[in-house]
Amino acid sequence: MHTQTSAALAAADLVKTYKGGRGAPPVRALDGLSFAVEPGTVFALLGPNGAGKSTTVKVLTTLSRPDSGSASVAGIDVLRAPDAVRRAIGLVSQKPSGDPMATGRENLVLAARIQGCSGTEATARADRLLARFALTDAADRLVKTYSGGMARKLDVALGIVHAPRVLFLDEPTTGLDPEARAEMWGEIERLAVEEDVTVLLTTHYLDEADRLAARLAIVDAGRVVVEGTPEELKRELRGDTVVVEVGEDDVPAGLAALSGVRGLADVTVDRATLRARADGGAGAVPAVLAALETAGIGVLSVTVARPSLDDVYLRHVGRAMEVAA
Ligand SMILES: Nc1ncnc2c1ncn2[C@@H]1O[C@H](COP(=O)(O)OP(=O)(O)OP(=O)(O)O)[C@@H](O)[C@H]1O
Repeated sequence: MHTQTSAALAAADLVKTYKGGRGAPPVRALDGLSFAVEPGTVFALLGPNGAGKSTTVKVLTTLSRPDSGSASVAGIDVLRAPDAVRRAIGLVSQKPSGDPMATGRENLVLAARIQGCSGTEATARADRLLARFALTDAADRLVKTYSGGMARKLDVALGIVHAPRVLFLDEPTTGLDPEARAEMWGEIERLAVEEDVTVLLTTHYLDEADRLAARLAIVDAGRVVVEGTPEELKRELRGDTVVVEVGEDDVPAGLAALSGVRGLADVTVDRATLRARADGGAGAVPAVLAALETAGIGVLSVTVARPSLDDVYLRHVGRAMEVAA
């Protein structure tokens, strides 16, 4: 497979093995990973811990070299022209990038100066970004006094101070409260829609990928196991999803009972929640309730819904997404 230069981001057959250390076997973090992202869109990489998402971001941002395969960013080959790639991208990593002992404005002005802006231009850019992320009122406060949501917005502002064409966001909303997450989602959407920035997002939140990503790839064991638009991936799962909540002690018996119900498929467990796909949708509920009653299991709730990205994830990864604290 060749790297597609028309895509804003492309990875082709990336392989990366880390040394195990202390006699441990080597770890194949990337095992033939490929995907491509259209310009001006948000693309999400989802996957369990250790799937290879951060390693992919490291390769695409020139922080790590693959053993084999190729990759390009903004049409530039990552291995042949890493300096040009670095100028074209912004990276917002999981760790805060601002200096906590400086103000938001000072951080932004310094970042713009480092990118080669004059003093006047740096001040103007800092003001624009502070206004854009609703941080103007807090501009002259030390970053260490910022709330989690404000600090994260400043991280993103710092990541786009040089107007990159491609922005990498590594778990941008982990640890934020629902209001701050919603605000951050709005900012990310605007970057792609209004400013034509291509965004590669890694996330542990399926609702985040569903809401923001034009396309997404689920990564497991260093490979893309499935890729598509959230709608396509959900549509591929036939039928509806029946979700049954039972007491935790009843889970094994509940699983056995549901596995015997005709018309149900892919019965899975996530803590005290049993999920199954049902071709007949709500029509399956009486048979589900009867099977559980026969097995002597008390049902706390039953819902029937169209498949969600959780169902897509369960189907392809075989276990529920672990949400980081
Ligand atoms: N520097 C390193 N040395 C050795 N092994 C590493 C190194 N970095 C990552 N790995 C291993 O490579 C695999 C992929 O890790 P990676 O960080 O890319 O996964 P991830 O999908 O980003 O996980 P998470 O969601 O936990 O951030 C894991 O098994 C990890 O332990």
